[in-house]
Amino acid sequence: MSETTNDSTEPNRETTESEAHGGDVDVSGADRTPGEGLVQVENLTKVYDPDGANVTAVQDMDLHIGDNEFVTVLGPSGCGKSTLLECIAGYLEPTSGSVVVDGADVSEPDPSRGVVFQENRLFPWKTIGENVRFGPTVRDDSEVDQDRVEELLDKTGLEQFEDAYPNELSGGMQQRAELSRLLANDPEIMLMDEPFSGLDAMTKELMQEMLLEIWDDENRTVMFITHDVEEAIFLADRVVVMTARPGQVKGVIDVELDRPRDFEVLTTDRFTRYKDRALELIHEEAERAMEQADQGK
Ligand SMILES: Nc1ncnc2c1ncn2[C@@H]1O[C@H](COP(=O)(O)OP(=O)(O)OP(=O)(O)O)[C@@H](O)[C@H]1O
Repeated sequence: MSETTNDSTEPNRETTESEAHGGDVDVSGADRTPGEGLVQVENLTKVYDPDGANVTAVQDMDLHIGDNEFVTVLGPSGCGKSTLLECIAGYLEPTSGSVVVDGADVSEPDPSRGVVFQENRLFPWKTIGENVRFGPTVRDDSEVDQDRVEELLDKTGLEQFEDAYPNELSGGMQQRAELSRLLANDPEIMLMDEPFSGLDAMTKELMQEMLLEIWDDENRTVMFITHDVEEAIFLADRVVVMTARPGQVKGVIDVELDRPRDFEVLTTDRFTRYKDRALELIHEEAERAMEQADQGK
């Protein structure tokens, strides 16, 4: 059975876990005190009921994300990561429980919660510049300053491509354009669902470093979903590891690696200890997820 550690009645859990796994790898289940944080997911359950099939994707999940925090969510296939993200985005209505962002119940999508998926949502018939300007124009007929458009394209390394069309760019460049487009909407929180998983390893590394620079520069809150353990640790302030479906918090790893980070950190002992711990947490759940898939559950 899963080692769910999100019980806030276990005050000594952090010390015990931490000591048991190398001393300085901090694993906690209970994250922030309820009431704190930009995002407050409380007791979230989402059941899909296609043709009476009754699939509980997420069950009684609690998660708080602080302002300007970078949280990554790691979990086996089908454990409910996207469901969680879509409930926070306001695309899905919880079956029970609540999602509160910045003190208000989430009931529908809002530009303050920007979403990036693996497949970008750029309009192929618009130039990159037009794509970046588009959101605020349709939202409230406002215009993004040309200076801001140029700043965003500069931050994402696309300053030469304002007049190019998406199909003239590589996959990595399209995801950078997507990031610029998202930031033009001035979101408070960026919800990212495996945005780099379709990219080759080298491009992915560069994208991760660029995202951290942007996050640092722009002071946004990020929730980033991934299957990739190294990516989860490299980016995060905290890694939330989910159980197999129905998804719950299995454990939370506080990543205390110095920032700014670059890829040299991956070769450090400290990174390896975080990685071992994350793999340990996820391994059992990946097996359970595979059993569920084998049994067609
Ligand atoms: N619209 C839907 N109708 C029925 N079941 C669904 C629906 N969307 C998701 N599910 C099921 O809910 C469970 C969780 O799906 P979800 O996509 O949230 O998981 P995930 O962790 O993001 O998966 P992956 O890692 O494969 O992207 C899965 O079993 C999935 O098949």
